[in-house]
Amino acid sequence: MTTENLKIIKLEVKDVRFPTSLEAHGSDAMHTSPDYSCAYVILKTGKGTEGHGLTFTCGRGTEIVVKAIHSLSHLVVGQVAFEIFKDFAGFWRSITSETQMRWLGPEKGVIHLAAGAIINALWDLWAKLLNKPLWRLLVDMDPEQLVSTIDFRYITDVITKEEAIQILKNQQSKKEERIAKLTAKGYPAYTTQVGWLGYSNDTILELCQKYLELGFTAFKVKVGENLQNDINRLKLVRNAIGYDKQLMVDANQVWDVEQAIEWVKKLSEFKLHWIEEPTSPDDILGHAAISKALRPLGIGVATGEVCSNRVMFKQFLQADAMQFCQIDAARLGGVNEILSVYLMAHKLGVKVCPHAGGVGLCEMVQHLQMWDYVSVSGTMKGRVIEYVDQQHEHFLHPTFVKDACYQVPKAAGYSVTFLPETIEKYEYPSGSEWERMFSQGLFHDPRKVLKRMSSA
Ligand SMILES: C[C@H](O)[C@@H](O)CC(=O)C(=O)O
Ligand SMILES: [Mg+2]
Repeated sequence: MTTENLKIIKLEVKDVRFPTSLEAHGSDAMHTSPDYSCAYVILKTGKGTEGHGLTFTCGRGTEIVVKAIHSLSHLVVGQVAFEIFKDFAGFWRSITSETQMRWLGPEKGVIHLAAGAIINALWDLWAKLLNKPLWRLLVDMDPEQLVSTIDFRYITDVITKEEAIQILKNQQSKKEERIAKLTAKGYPAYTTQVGWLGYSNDTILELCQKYLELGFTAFKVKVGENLQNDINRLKLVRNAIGYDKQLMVDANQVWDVEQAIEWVKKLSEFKLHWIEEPTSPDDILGHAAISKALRPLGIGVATGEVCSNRVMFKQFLQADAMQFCQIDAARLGGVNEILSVYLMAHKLGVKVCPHAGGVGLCEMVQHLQMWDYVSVSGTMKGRVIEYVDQQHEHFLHPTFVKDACYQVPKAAGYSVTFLPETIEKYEYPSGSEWERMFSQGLFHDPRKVLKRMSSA
């Protein structure tokens, strides 16, 4: 394998959407009708190996992320893959701090989602080139090499490179034992599938039964649209699952701070483990106030699925504003930045329970959480990975959950390579399934709207 033919010669990006809004899959108090979607990056090398990465979106607007990825593509095309990996932190900074593009963020919003998709594709490529699943690539790196992928700018007041290396070194001796345990049992999961906001009571009951039978002991339900509906729904769920199971609720950012405290207090009789995203995802002090008010009730605050970057996470962790840190594999600027959040969370004693409600998120976060268990925290205690049973069938190597535990991924890469037929059917708007749905009047064809506008 010569380095020359490991040049990245092409970046393709696709807008892939699934019509989940038709049956309210994925719905919550804020996102009442999401079409689970993603901007999907394919990096091609001269040797033929491809890297695949994605960032999750809720439907409309994916074309904007796709555009942003095109605008960043010149930074990666023409580069030699192993040269990037040799100084991955440097490359990460070059893409997240590009002198003109950074004005669109910096390190937040569309431009950071775009960087995340490219960076995720690079990690997938690296793992595939070394023929390892991503978690194993991370676990096998020596501490210095792993830490060399992280850009520590803005976080050295909480964690330095040297401290990060020391954290990893402290866990080295137990690695093999933990890998064996992980391989035998897997990593515990909780399900959100029972509780999407648009589901009927009958569907909720049916799904509670299904996931109990599958061995799940932790459930999450959407709340926040109407207090009485929340009470009725939580009664229904508690009756179905009993009080010995863990129950979490997720408001997806709908409340003001005081309102969140009052609302959740009224739901506390249902023995809630955490309240997720009670208020604006940017309101660190608001989350701290909510955490303080709910602590006596035994309810923690979980957040992070739309937390913009490592700096925001740093402050959430410093301010005791999150008791459960929900990293999202497609929200931050890819694996490099997420590693820094895990290390800060470990240092500040906060449990990471990744967010996975979205396309390909279960597939990705399992790798990160497994690395955390083996190399960082050394424990699964009090930690769970979200499991949402949607769109797995579209991936070449989908997540496999057995006895309510994620089983270790075995295939090389980061697990988000789509099947070719998925692209053929769900690329938006030209995929065959979208053409069918437009012709049946289930969705408006955006091309017709544009045509009408141009001829008006
Ligand atoms: C729009 C998404 O489905 C969101 O509701 C997911 C989420 O909040 C979660 O999984 O948690
Ligand atoms: Mg959530």
